[in-house]
Amino acid sequence: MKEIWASLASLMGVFAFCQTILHAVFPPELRFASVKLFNRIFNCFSSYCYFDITEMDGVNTNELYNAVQLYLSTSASVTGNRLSLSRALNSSAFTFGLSNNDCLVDAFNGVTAKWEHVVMQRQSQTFSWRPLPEEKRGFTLRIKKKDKVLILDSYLDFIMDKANEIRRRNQDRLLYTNPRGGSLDSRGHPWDAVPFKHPSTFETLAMDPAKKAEIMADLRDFSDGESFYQKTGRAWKRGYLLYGPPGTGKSSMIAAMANYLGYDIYDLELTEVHTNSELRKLLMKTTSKSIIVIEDIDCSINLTNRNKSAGRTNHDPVTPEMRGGSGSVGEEGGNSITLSGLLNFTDGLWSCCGSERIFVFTTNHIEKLDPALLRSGRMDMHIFMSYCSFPALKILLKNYLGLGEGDLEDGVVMELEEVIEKAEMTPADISEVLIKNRRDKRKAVTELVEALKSKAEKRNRIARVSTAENLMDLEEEEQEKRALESPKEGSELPENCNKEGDDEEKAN
Ligand SMILES: Nc1ncnc2c1ncn2[C@@H]1O[C@H](COP(=O)(O)OP(=O)(O)OP(=O)(O)O)[C@@H](O)[C@H]1O
Ligand SMILES: [Mg+2]
Repeated sequence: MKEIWASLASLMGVFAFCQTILHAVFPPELRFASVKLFNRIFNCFSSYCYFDITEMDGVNTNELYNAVQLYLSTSASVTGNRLSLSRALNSSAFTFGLSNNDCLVDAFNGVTAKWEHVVMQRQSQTFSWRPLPEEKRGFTLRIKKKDKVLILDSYLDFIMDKANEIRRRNQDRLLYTNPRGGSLDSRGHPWDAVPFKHPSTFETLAMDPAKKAEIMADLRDFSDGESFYQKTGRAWKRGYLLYGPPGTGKSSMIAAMANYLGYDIYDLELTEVHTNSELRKLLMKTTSKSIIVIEDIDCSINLTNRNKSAGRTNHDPVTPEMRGGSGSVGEEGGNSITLSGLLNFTDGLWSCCGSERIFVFTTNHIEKLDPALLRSGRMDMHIFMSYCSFPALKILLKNYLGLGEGDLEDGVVMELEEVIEKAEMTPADISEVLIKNRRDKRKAVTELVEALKSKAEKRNRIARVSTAENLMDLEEEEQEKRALESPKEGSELPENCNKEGDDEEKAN
């Protein structure tokens, strides 16, 4: 018996030697084929098993491949002697990974895992609706057969979690856009990403502190609420509608939300998307812990079935007819996104493919939106971004000039407090005045008071004119009324005239 084992062991040694030779001498294509063959022969003898994790899974990107790449980039036990170094555009962090066809050994709970990065040239361009990458890439994981259960149960999950954590820690937030509408690039991505470096935070955002605190608490509850959403059977998503005049901080608020929660942003250009199914595909390709934004929603989609919905309340159901094609942009622009498609995007079954997602819509004209879009569950919180209030002004003065309340004379504070509401100036306009004069704080405040006063005066004049116009309108209306009533008087006139005439005749 011992002899049999000895000869088997020596046989395996020979094959292992052959494998090493192959590894060193032959090109990856041939090596891959021969490894396959050897694997088949040795499968019953070998104590190892292998897992191939390819970059592309059919036409889709394999998330596990990306996760493994990122995870291995920070692994301490690097055995490969050649590493690839990369830095994403505008990113502040360097990442290194395995070079083509290099190996790395990792340890997990006392188990050794060997990773190999396999890169091959694509043989010939097979027919495809979209261009495919020139290289086929993948990782091969080698583990002992006895460790299979542990690896499959926990190691891969561990890698996914670790990769997400690394990405969040190392990389800045990502801002995704869909420049090709809903079409995919060569790696199956409809979204292009750039590092997101917007400096807006809730500290810098000028708005009523109580309202700000409420929004922050709502966001925190949402991101910590996995078990709550699970328990209540609700999809783990939340919708915010930001509305208000231009320059009141809607986009700044979205950036502050992303920075606060550490989420990525998907800035969906709806006018570039042509069909509901494209919209659905885009949604499916978003990751969790993200904010999906549609800016100026009233301009992005022509909600033509609003007319039909006129007179409905927020609680009235949307009929199938109203949800149908009549809400499409197609009638005008050859686009067939429908209101129904958009509602499904935010609320349908597809909206739950993934988790921890926030939808944010912005508009300058809330009254133009279909009530179906506004209902709770779709847009859970409606946030009005108003003209600059006094508490918001205090934040701007602190941020731009470093002035606290005690740094200003009482008279100036009173003046500002009195005029700010009447002026109806946006935080964007006020920021402009402060930036322009930021080297001279006194001048900045004086100019701000002047700007606010002149704006308030202008508004006052307009109000007076419109009151005068209204008065004139009222007078005109009165006159018209009298004119309408005058035929009755006129109908009496001929009688009177006749009477007078009669009298005259009588007198004669
Ligand atoms: N509430 C605010 N707090 C701090 N800064 C603000 C605020 N609102 C506007 N700003 C300043 O004004 C600029 C424009 O603001 P932002 O783009 O957020 O406005 P918006 O409401 O999105 O406007 P639009 O409706 O035109 O998209 C920002 O760069 C920011 O510096
Ligand atoms: Mg904006």
